[in-house]
Amino acid sequence: MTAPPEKAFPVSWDQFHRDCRALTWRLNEVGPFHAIIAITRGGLVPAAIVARELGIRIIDTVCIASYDHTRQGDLNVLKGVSTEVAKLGGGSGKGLLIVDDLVDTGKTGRLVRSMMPDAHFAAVYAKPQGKPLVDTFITEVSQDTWIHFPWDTALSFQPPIRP
Ligand SMILES: O=P(O)(O)OC[C@H]1O[C@H](OP(=O)(O)OP(=O)(O)O)[C@H](O)[C@@H]1O
Ligand code: HPA
Ligand SMILES: [Mg+2]
Repeated sequence: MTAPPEKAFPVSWDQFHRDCRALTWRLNEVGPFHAIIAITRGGLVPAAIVARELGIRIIDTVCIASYDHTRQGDLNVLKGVSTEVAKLGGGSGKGLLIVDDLVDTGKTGRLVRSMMPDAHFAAVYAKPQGKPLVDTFITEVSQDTWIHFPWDTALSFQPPIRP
C-alpha cells in the first residue's frame, strides 16, 4: 500500500477561480472547441468556469470514481460520453475539451484519453506522474503533495508551527 501524501496544498475558492481563469487563457489559444467534457466530480467546477469564459454551452460528463479519500482503488466508469457529443468529436474526440481538477497518477487521464484520443485534455493542477497525460495545466505540485480543494474543506484552527 502506498503511503498517504506528506505535504498539503490547500486551495481557496479565490485561488481556484484564478487558476481556472489562467487555464482558460491558455485554452483560448488552442480552441475553438465544440464541447466540454467534465470528468466528474472534480472536473465539474473547473468545467463550469472554463465554459463561461470560452462561451461553450455544450457540456457533457464522463463519470469516473477511484479514490476512497487518499487511497486509489480500481477505476470505475459510471457513465461514458453521450452519443451526441461523441459525434461532435467525430468518434476520436477531435475538437472536444476534456477538463479535470487534477492529474495525479494519470490513471484517470489515461482511461479518458483512450476513449477520446484526439481530444484536448486540460487539468488545473498536475503531479509529475500525471503530467505527460495532459495537454494543458497551470500548476505542478510534487507527487507527495495532497491538494485540498475548497469544496472538500472548511476553515479550522491550526496549531502554531512552534508549539
Ligand atoms: O490521476 P489519478 O491518480 O487517476 O487521479 C486524478 C483523479 O482523481 C480524482 O477523482 P476521484 O476519482 O477521486 O473522484 P472525484 O472527482 O469524484 O473526487 C481527481 O478529481 C481526478 O479525476
Ligand atoms: N487531491 C484531491 N483529490 C485527489 C488528489 C489530490 O491531491 N489526487 C487524486 N485525487
Ligand atoms: Mg475526479
